[in-house]
Amino acid sequence: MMRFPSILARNAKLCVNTKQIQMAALSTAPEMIKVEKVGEKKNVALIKLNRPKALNALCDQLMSELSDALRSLDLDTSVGAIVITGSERAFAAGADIKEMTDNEFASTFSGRFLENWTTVSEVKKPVIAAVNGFALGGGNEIAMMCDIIYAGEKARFGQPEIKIGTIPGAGGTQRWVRAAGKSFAMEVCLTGDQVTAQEAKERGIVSKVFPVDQVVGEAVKLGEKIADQSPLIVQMAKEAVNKAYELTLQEGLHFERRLFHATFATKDRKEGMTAFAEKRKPQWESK
Ligand SMILES: CCCCCCC/C=C/C(=O)SCCNC(=O)CCNC(=O)[C@H](O)C(C)(C)COP(=O)(O)OP(=O)(O)OC[C@H]1O[C@@H](n2cnc3c(N)ncnc32)[C@H](O)[C@@H]1OP(=O)(O)O
Repeated sequence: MMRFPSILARNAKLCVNTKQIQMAALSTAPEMIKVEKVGEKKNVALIKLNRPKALNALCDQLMSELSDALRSLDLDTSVGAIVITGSERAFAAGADIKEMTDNEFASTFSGRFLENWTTVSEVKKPVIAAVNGFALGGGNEIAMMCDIIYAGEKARFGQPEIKIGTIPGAGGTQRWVRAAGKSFAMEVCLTGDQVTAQEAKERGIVSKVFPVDQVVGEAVKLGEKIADQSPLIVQMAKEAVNKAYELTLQEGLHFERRLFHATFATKDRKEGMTAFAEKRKPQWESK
């Protein structure tokens, strides 16, 4: 089981001397997620959301553990891609409603309510969501923060917040519009209706749909394929694609061209082209 330094640091703050800190460190493995390195070269990190009784409802502890794991894996040079999954019944059924029920405006506005939610979108390495079952509310928003979504054929996506008197708060109103257009985004956010895996694929939310028991394996295979490329250049490509969300076409084209030029300052670009000419596999240095 993997442990993460910032979890240790957070828990260590509660202790008063070194011995206690060491004991706290030993007892702070994540409880609501499971993390392992998978694939032939063990270069893909698989994070499994693991709160089955609550359909992986995203409570503060789960989100802190996820956030710590992602930050740590982003710095781990043995990892080339990250897959996030849940169970066959639920990727995640949204933010934990029971945890939020008594929240009030002032504390959510001025406090640090769910400040860890954006970490998925801050990771520099490629992140793939392997979605089975419910991906609702914040669960769907986490999936949409990932770079690629693979879905099982029984997956259900949606923003049911409207049915509990609130609205999406982690990107749902914005990312649905960008992925599926305003009209469909309005339907999803104003009705709370669930969207099937097939429709999500037709709308451009999901890139591929697989039988339920194959989604995670396919996502890991995809992660392995990406992890075989130069990590440095993969990071540049991810950044360039993401800019398409934020910039005008002209600004995006300019950004892409500049990064393309920048690849010529890297050893990996030289190695990639030389290896092609020499008919061999490139050896990436990430320089
Ligand atoms: C700065 C950043 C801010 C970020 C803000 C992010 C904002 C996000 C908001 C949200 O996500 S709001 C929540 C949106 N999700 C929902 O409304 C879905 C709620 N769940 C359901 O509708 C149903 O559970 C289901 C998914 C349709 C499944 O129904 P089913 O009948 O199959 O199972 P249940 O018996 O209902 O559930 C089993 C078990 O799980 C608990 N549970 C399910 N979802 C949640 C949840 N979102 N929060 C807390 N608990 C949940 C449910 O209560 C059951 O537990 P028990 O009651 O049996 O103990």
